[in-house]
Amino acid sequence: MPAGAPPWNPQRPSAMPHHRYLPWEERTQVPLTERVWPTRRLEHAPLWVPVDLRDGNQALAEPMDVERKRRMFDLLVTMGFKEIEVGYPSASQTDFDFVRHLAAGDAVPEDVTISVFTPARTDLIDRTLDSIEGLPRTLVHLYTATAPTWRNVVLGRTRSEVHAMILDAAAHLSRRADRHRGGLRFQFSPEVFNLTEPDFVLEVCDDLTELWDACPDRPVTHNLPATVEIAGPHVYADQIEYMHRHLARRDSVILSVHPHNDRGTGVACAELAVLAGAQRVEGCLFGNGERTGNVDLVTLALNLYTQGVNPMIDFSDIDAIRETVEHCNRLPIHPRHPYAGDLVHTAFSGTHQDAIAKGLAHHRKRAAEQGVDTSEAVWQVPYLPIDPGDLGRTYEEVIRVNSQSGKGGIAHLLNTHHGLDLPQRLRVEFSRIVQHIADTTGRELAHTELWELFHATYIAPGTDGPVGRPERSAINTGRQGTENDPLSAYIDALSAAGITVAVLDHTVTASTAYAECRVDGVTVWGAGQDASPVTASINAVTAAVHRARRAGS
Ligand SMILES: CC(=O)SCCNC(=O)CCNC(=O)[C@H](O)C(C)(C)COP(=O)(O)OP(=O)(O)OC[C@H]1O[C@@H](n2cnc3c(N)ncnc32)[C@H](O)[C@@H]1OP(=O)(O)O
Ligand SMILES: CC(C)C(=O)C(=O)O
Repeated sequence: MPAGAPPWNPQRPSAMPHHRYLPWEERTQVPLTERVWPTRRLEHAPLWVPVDLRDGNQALAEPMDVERKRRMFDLLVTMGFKEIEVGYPSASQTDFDFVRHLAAGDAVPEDVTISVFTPARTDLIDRTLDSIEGLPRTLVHLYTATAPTWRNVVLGRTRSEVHAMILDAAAHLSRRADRHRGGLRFQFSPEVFNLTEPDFVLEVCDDLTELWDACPDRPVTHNLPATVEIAGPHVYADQIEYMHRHLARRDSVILSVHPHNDRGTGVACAELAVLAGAQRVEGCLFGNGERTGNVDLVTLALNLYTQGVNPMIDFSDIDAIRETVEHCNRLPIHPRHPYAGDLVHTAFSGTHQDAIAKGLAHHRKRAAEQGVDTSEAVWQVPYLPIDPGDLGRTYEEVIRVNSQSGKGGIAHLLNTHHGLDLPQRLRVEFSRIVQHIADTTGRELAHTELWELFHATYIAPGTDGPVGRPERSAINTGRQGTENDPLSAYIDALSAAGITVAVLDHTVTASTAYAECRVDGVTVWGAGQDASPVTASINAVTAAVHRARRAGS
């Protein structure tokens, strides 16, 4: 093979017709040539706007009823969201009724703005405005597709006809808004922004800024959606930076983004878009939404949190959030979902468990040295990008044991749940026993099973068996030892009974003693427990004698 040639044959015919798909450069234009977004960093949270009750809801096989919508709404308020898109009132009676329900009650706190979504059709705009009668602080969100294929194929209109259609609808909205009591603001989304000619987006958005007479005190929101992802996040960032630099009356415009996740890069798109000048991000909790979903606001906000930036949203009970969202959407959250999945704070693999166990111990030590609570100390635990405790999770599930696990993880579980602190060589030995069982059964071992296995292997027969009692009474009478060294006395007694024991290693922590003994030429570990360290040690030697005898028989 010539040097530098790929190790595969690039001419080989593909089994799949990839030539049917166009690279993004042939589908959209990005006039930006110099960019600043790669040099910027995220220093504060954008305005997060959950669209679970509209974009998320329209993706559900069974859309939310009023009860579910209300539960989702209350959750979003409790979490701290200040602007919430609550529905598409002209789409269904349920959506309409829910907005009326909000208008009639006291569910909307004074610092929360409600947003409602409408297409550019006068009858549907009217219905939308009817729904918000009496609601203070409302944002009316108008949308129309602006990308060429949508204009030509879906709307059947030219570029200038779509432009006129949007302005007509916006003017109608303005007129209706004049009759509305309470502060109304406007939002526009050029649907499929990422496939629309940039100059067309600017023309339409700038005309709307003027028509709606936006000013810094009453800004318009221009929301630029990646309705269907078609390119990498760097392309979206360029598109957003271009708009950020060229939109008219920029101080009167809130630049918003609304990424979807078709290429699995919705989060990256949103993060780079904020670097590029976006001030507001629309998305859904846990990334619900059409096809592969809207961008996930939980991941976005917690990504910021783990950079030391206040996300302005409360995730301190992530499991309660998850349960409510699962109830409302009737969809499960994946066990690998960032930050919230059942398995995301859990390590099964040995080297990771070892690192986590050492990291947690080091974290506790450093907090103690600094005189601060562990929940306040800087978090730097390997393999755990976030402290599960910050999300209301416990440390119980951080380490779980199966055939991929090692001594560090096993020792950690025995220590955390059963107060055992195994000496290093005993860890090695016991982990082989655990590994054998995990390998042959192919399943996970709970910490209770590890304890039972440890007990059955190293403790159980020793203290209760026939060897135990006579020798212990020998010590109690002090027949062959001294009162100051009862363990030696015990070993002497064993020797007198014909059992030669040499203690090679012996430690006592808490109320458990571990003894590595050579018993009649066989080297074994035993463990014993008692409130008295002496009795625990004697029990450990007794257990070792038992094990050696079993091994020898
Ligand atoms: C990217 C997004 O998420 S956009 C939001 C999508 N969400 C939804 O569609 C959920 C709610 N939708 C609905 O309930 C209905 O589609 C309604 C009430 C809006 C309209 O219902 P219908 O009148 O039955 O029309 P239908 O559902 O077939 O919609 C297609 C029509 O809307 C037109 N249309 C599509 N988008 C828009 C828009 N933004 N503004 C105006 N008209 C539009 C289409 O051109 C088409 O018109 P045509 O019938 O003259 O060809
Ligand atoms: C913001 C609107 C139009 C939307 O849901 C989308 O484009 O995905």
